Amino acid sequence: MIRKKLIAGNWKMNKTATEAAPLAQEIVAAAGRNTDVDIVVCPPFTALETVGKIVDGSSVKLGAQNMHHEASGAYTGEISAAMLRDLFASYVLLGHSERRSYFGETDAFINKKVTASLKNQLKPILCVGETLAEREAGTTLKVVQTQVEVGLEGVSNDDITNVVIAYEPVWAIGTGKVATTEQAQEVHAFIRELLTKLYGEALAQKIRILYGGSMKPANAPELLAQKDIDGGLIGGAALESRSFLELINAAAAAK
Ligand SMILES: O=C[C@H](O)COP(=O)(O)O
Repeated sequence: MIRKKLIAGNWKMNKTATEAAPLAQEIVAAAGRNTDVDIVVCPPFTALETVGKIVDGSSVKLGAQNMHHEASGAYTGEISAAMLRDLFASYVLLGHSERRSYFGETDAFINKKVTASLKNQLKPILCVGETLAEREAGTTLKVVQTQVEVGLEGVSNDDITNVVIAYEPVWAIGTGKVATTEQAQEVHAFIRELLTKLYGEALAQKIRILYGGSMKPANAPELLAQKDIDGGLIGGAALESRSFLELINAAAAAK
């Protein structure tokens, strides 16, 4: 398989730095030498330094959950790419649906972050996905197309393989309602097709497209076996080492 599977844990607004440490230690102890799967943990900003020190030297990579696109300046409460790099983050989640819906992030705004992250050698995980209303209205593919096209504007052929896309149907996030494998694969294949149009077949085949939305050890093997599902962006099941490790194992078995 040309694409190595990637399992990313998005801890969202959970875990103080004190609470994050044992979780990171358990993950490193059990999977820190695993090279079959790329593993990323995305703790809140306040736990980045603590978790970064724990994962340092292991195969577990550090990711942030957001960043600002400007290099520095009067942006109270914001964090720049350089600040993340300084804490040894190598990935950053961008455009998560919770950022889009609660904080009004638009595709154009997210695009500025995508290009800024790449300029700073951070790998963006660009999150896309439709709401339930959009799915019911039959506009899923159209919505995802715009999110991908605008999100990637200005990203060059040289940079695109550092980008990861995460397809997360909003109605499946934290709800226990996972997309069927057919629903997920349909959108993943569509995104791959879109990437092929934008970047050509050879590059599109190298880009990882993760599934997110109630992925759990029980449903992961079937999802990860789909041709265009290259890993998972995990919320709830990433907050506990046992389930996160089971997902890593599922990805290793699916490769
Ligand atoms: O970023 C992760 C996703 O929002 C998935 O969350 P979930 O696994 O809790 O549904």
